Amino acid sequence: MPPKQTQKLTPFNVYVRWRPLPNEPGATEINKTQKPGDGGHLVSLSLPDASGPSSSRVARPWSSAPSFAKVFEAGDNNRSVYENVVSQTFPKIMAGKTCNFFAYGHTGSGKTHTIVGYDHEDPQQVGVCLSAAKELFQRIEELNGSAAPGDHDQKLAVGLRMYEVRKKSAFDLLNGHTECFIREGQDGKIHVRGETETLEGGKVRVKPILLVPCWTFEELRTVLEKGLDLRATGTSTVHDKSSRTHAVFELEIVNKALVEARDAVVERQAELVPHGKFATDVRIEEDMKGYIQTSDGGYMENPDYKVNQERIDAAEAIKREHEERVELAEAKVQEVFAGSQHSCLGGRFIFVDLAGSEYYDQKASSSAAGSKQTAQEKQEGRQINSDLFALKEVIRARSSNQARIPFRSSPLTMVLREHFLGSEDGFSAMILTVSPAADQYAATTNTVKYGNLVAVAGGS
Ligand SMILES: Nc1ncnc2c1ncn2[C@@H]1O[C@H](COP(=O)(O)OP(=O)(O)OP(=O)(O)O)[C@@H](O)[C@H]1O
Repeated sequence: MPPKQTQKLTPFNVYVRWRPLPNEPGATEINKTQKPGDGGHLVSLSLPDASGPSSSRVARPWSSAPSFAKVFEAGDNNRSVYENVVSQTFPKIMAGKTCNFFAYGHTGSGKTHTIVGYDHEDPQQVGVCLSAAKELFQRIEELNGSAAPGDHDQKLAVGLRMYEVRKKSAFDLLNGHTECFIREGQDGKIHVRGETETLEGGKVRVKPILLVPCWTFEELRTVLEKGLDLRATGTSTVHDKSSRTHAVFELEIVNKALVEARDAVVERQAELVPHGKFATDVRIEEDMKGYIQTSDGGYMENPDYKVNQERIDAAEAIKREHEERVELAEAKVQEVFAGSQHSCLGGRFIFVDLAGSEYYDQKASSSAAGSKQTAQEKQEGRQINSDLFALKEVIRARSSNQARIPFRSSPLTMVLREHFLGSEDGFSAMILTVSPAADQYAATTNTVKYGNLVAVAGGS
């Protein structure tokens, strides 16, 4: 495959994408200009009738810093966005790195159009996620072609995970919209796992978000389309299929050995649970029998019972044995990576179709659904607002190499933590989708201001 033309890859590039002016009677367009400057493009916005200092705060002209990597005009299609933003990151993906892409903008501005697209057949219009999947299959087919015949464990596939983050949970779009809980484990890692399943013998399994390995592009597209049918949608004044959730699409290069090794970790963890619980119960029981409360509220050894340390040690030994099995299973995952003939194994694209940015600044945005919202919608709006704020803070903290990155401040940033950490040598980008309609001026300015803050910190 010929090398693609590349542009400078910086830690976090921010792009602006103008959607076409909606075809509505009387729709007028804002004045927008862009100029190349030192370090990026500068975007200036004003209303056609903005009359200087007397304009209200939200209607005032505004200019960004020269911070944007590129500006896409309304005539630029999804293919052009794909080629300029996503495709150039393939060398990183094929080296096993992670690259993250976010679409940020107000309702109806084109986030879903950009990430997934509404026409999956037309290569010019299909969203960047499916275009990336298509190119991934082309790349891995070349590698699979050179693999030893019969080596099925090493054959590469593209694993798809798809979930939406809503309020404090993630909902698995490839597993019947199952609610998954976002928690930090004792190991400091974030686990996104479903309900607890109790199996035979007291085994307790909590399934992670499902990864569906796909062996052809057509298979992946079918799986993705089924998942899209489950996306929660609400209504808004602008766009009657407004997405009120953050949708995350992950494409990972996997092979059978990796999928099986990860499944084995989940199994071994399930086996550990009853033994861990038994060891704790034994310790508590022995402590309760071995100590008695004194009249002043303290504790003393029970003269009539000697703590059965052997019993405690035996239960702890079985628990330790199962902990070691988990560690061995985890080591096996690392062995699969180390033993793979392909350095691209584990390479990941993460695409995030963020919820509407109108929730980020409802006071200033003329498009916010505001007064028509139910109490539940208002609560969701507050959560979206705090997620988008947290995302900006994480990007800024990361870009300025702060020692403490506030991943824990929202469920969205908790879920994305692994991807941000995994993309240290990768690449991250945000596409700001904006409308040129004059009645969306406040929302558009807010989107570009948000992106400007991210871009200035990110160094695009
Ligand atoms: N750049 C574009 N070119 C052509 N059509 C576009 C473009 N951007 C958006 N549209 C069209 O505008 C409509 C709304 O776009 P889209 O669903 O992507 O918005 P959104 O930002 O995801 O909104 P929401 O947050 O409400 O889900 C769709 O019909 C989409 O096809």
